[in-house]
Amino acid sequence: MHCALYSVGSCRSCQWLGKPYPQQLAEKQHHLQLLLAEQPVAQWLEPVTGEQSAFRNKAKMVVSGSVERPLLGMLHRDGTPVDLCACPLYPSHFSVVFSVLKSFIARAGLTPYNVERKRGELKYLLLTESTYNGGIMLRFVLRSESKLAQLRTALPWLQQQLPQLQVISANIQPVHMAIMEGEREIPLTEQQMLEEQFNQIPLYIRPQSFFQTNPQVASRLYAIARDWVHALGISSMWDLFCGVGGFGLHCAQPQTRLTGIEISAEAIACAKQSAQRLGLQHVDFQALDSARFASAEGRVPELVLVNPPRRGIGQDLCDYLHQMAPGYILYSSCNAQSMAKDISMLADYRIERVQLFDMFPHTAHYEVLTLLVRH
Ligand SMILES: C[S@@+](CC[C@H](N)C(=O)[O-])C[C@H]1O[C@@H](n2cnc3c(N)ncnc32)[C@H](O)[C@@H]1O
Ligand code: SF4
Repeated sequence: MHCALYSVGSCRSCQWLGKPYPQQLAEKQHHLQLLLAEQPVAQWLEPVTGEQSAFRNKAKMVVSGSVERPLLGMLHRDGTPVDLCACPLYPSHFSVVFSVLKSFIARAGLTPYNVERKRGELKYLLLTESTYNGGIMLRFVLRSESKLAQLRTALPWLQQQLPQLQVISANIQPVHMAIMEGEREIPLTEQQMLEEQFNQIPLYIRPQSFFQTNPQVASRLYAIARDWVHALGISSMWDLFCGVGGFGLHCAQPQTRLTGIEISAEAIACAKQSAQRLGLQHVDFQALDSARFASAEGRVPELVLVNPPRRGIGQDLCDYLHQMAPGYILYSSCNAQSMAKDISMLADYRIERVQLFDMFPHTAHYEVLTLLVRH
């Protein structure tokens, strides 16, 4: 993939862009094999790949520059802004959206936040697109509510220019340079859920809920997890760190008893909506900490699926899984290092099958799906 911004040194976020794609893939597979070298793996499956460019459904843009000439992109460590509207990881039609958004910032007078001077209002624009219907969720991350009235007044113009903006909200993040978003989310459209669909499974995306950023590879990941689970013939499972429920909703058959656990209440609202749409009767999604849920639960399902953040599932949850001893654990991870560490703590399990999913081409990152079977 060619990236002009990379070539001129403006953005180096894709550290591996200089490497031919087959080499990237071979290195990732080798990295994974080294991490799992201590444990025998019964079956290594071929890596799953997708498009090498225009694969992202999401843009997280730092807003900088001036109100008349805003830049959407990122800031280098020294504070220099870079406009990333031409980044080839986004679908080409995102460029129209970015360009209209720049005009909107000027029309609505949303002064970009200046990190150095701690002045200005608009910090980030967060965009997610549904591959199912082309609808877009747009979130304005603002320092305070002071420009909210201006934003609302100008909004009809934006909606007219971009009718695909189905969900719009403002997130208030008063803290300087801290986490990207704040807790307070103010809806600006009646619709507050974007509908997505992978493998005929309806999924919903709301502000403040995690959603996979490479829809093509993610839908393969869910479909393969579903196939592996169906082949085991189980009738009860947990989906821990379930987000909006992608794994569990794919795996559940009409009679499956499924419990999905996730810390974000917004994501759980999405998962419940999907379960209702699918008419699943035996599912229960709850907004809880996974380890706390597992420690308090008496019943043990036949399979536990985990898909934690980069830190992995950690000692506590490994201990509970060890005690509960479900027949199968299906581990989907975006950080093979923490996954390998967790698996080394699950001594009663053997690795049946491993498959790499290249969700993040041109970087060292990848997703991996591992099936563990109790001895
Ligand atoms: C890698 S995402 C996976 C989401 C989902 N399985 C999917 O396929 O989209 C990890 C999820 O874990 C959630 N999470 C983080 N800490 C958690 C905790 N202690 N207990 C439960 N969920 C947690 C995050 O909110 C996030 O949705
Ligand atoms: S993130 Fe986009 S702009 Fe930056 S190097 Fe990668 S492809 Fe180029």
